[in-house]
Amino acid sequence: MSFVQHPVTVQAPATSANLGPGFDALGLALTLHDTVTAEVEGDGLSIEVRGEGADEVPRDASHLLYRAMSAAFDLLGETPAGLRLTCENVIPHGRGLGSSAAAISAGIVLARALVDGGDDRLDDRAVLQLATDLEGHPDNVAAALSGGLAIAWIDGAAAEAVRLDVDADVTVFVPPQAVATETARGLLPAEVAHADAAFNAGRAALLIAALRDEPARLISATEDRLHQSFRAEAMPASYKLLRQLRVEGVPAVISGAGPSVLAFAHGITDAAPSGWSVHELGVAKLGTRIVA
Ligand SMILES: Nc1ncnc2c1ncn2[C@@H]1O[C@H](COP(=O)(O)OP(=O)(O)OP(=O)(O)O)[C@@H](O)[C@H]1O
Ligand SMILES: N[C@@H](CCO)C(=O)O
Repeated sequence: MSFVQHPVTVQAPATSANLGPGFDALGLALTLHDTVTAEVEGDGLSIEVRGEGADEVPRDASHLLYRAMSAAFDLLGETPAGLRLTCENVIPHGRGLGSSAAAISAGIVLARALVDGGDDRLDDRAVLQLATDLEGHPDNVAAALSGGLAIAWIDGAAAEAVRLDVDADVTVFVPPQAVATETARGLLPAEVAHADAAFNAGRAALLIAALRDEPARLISATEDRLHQSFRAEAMPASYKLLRQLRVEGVPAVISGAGPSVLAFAHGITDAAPSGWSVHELGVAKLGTRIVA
């Protein structure tokens, strides 16, 4: 038996990917967290879910968190006979706030913590690689694992990321209906104009400077030509709110694959359309971590 014999609890932050121009490259960890407790116990799998997604997510081995744990156990070379999971979900699902990245990150970090000597057998690079392989792109998982602002990229097949410390006031507007990331990715063109790629490269570089030292540049720095307008048809109300906020001078973007809207400001909750929820948040300095 080489598993720890007590429950382990982790917290994983919500994340907002892209931030406008940084498609599949930038992710920001937010102060909204899912909490998961896992314990090696008995035989078989038991999953209890409270909060977001409780009415929808499966309770068997197809549960995303367990799939991430199972993939990590494979890499660690140890799979327990029985596992009990308790999920306290706060991050809304399918809204562009990185719920899947949080589940994947929490699952891998939990599996590593449950295996004796797991930290030595699965280092942080391997954790980022596995999380990226499961998520399909690195931006959300990089930020969910590191906290702060993550710049993520793929080198060959290898997932890479750099973490930067930033501070920002953030408001997220969350519509009642989900849009699956897969659906939103399906709306993107296979090719883009060279001028549009150059436009986004400049804005993404500017965004790093704006977030670190020059908040007055955020309105220019959050412009995008590579994904938001193509996805508008799947989230017209989000796109309308985005345009409205930007006309008023508020740096606003579609969060991740949408349909939530993220604005770099506080004190604007009145802009929320009827039926939407709204959260005033900050940047989560810490990524997915063991809290008990
Ligand atoms: N805590 C969780 N437990 C189990 N399954 C989850 C959990 N979080 C997300 N999922 C699964 O992931 C799906 C949502 O993933 P999806 O990538 O579409 O959106 P998102 O991660 O919320 O947004 P985005 O990737 O744009 O930030 C859910 O419908 C559910 O199947
Ligand atoms: N970069 C990703 C984030 C969604 O998880 C996208 O926009 O499709």
